[in-house]
Amino acid sequence: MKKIFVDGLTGTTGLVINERLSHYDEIEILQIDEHKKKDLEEKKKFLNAADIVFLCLPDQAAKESVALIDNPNTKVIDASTAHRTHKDWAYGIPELSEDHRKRIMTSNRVANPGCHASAFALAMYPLVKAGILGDDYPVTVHTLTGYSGGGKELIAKYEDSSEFNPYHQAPRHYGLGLNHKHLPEMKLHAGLSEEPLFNPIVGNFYKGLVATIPIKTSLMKIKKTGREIQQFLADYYKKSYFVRVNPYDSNDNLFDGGFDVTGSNDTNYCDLFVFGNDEKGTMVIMSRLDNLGKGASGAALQNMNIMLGLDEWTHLI
Ligand SMILES: NC(=O)C1=CN([C@@H]2O[C@H](COP(=O)(O)OP(=O)(O)OC[C@H]3O[C@@H](n4cnc5c(N)ncnc54)[C@H](OP(=O)(O)O)[C@@H]3O)[C@@H](O)[C@H]2O)C=CC1
Ligand SMILES: CC(=O)N[C@@H](CCC(=O)OP(=O)(O)O)C(=O)O
Repeated sequence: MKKIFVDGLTGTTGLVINERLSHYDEIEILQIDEHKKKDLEEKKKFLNAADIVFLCLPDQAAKESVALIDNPNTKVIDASTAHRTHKDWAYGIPELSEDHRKRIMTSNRVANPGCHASAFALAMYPLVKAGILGDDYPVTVHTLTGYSGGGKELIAKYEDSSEFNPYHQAPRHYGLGLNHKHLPEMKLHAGLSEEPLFNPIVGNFYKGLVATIPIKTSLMKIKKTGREIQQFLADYYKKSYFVRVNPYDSNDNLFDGGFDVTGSNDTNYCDLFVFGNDEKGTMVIMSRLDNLGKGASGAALQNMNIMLGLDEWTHLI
């Protein structure tokens, strides 16, 4: 029986992880008294008694919790941004390569990736690694995301039912200082030499995220059409259970419904799409996931499954 402690259990990410953990027979969940959850002495006991700790906390609190761990057998999966570019931490996207998967399997410190960054890296990493896109490709990425990505504070703003709630009027751009906290991990884990230009937009829906990356054939190092890129990605991910590469030219007609950003919700899949115009040599890669699924809690549980030697899809399908 493995002992699991979720630090930040009552937050947005923690609650989803806790609900999913209730389906496992082979684990025991250690419960800290809600009133003592920020008491470091009390917390230290739970952190060191656990085989696996999930940190579902703000960055500073996550660092504080890691510093309290002195049990060499305690493995940590950190959902925060704090350790995602730290060289001693494995980056928790096993599908990127066999090396990524092995590192997660053997490491006792795993940084769970950000939701925007997961969608971005799954689209970009194979293309940069294969040299199709140079590491200096001038990358732009737009994301459209549900408001749960902003945690309890943003959820409260969106779910405030005052008569006039500006958040309900139209989607909102943010991160306009071009310094979003995911930029360092996007650059590092996509294998780029520079950060992408990143333009996130949040809409009035709870969850679901899509990253859209426009690409021009003429700027590629190895020139490929949209159709060839789709085929390349389909081959790259053919053995990955949770990355699905959809057929080229899937229906994108707005009057037939258009593209549904929520289409991967309540799953642990990342769905990749390539739309394009081969005559013009232009394409967009779209990478869609549930920001609380493959973008957070689902990914954290997938990493736990790998770290415990279980099938990675255990209780995720
Ligand atoms: N929401 C999402 O889609 C995603 C979030 N993440 C990351 O996961 C982490 C948690 O985010 P999220 O769940 O959205 O945040 P929330 O704000 O919803 O929840 C954070 C929780 O942590 C608790 N908390 C804060 N400080 C401490 C502390 N020192 N000790 C114990 N508990 C504490 C809070 O309790 P209280 O409210 O009582 O202070 C709250 O319950 C963040 O680092 C975020 O970046 C990652 C991927 C996706
Ligand atoms: C809508 C919204 O605010 N989203 C968050 C990202 C949430 C996420 O998944 O990333 P972290 O794990 O890094 O928090 C943002 O853009 O900062």
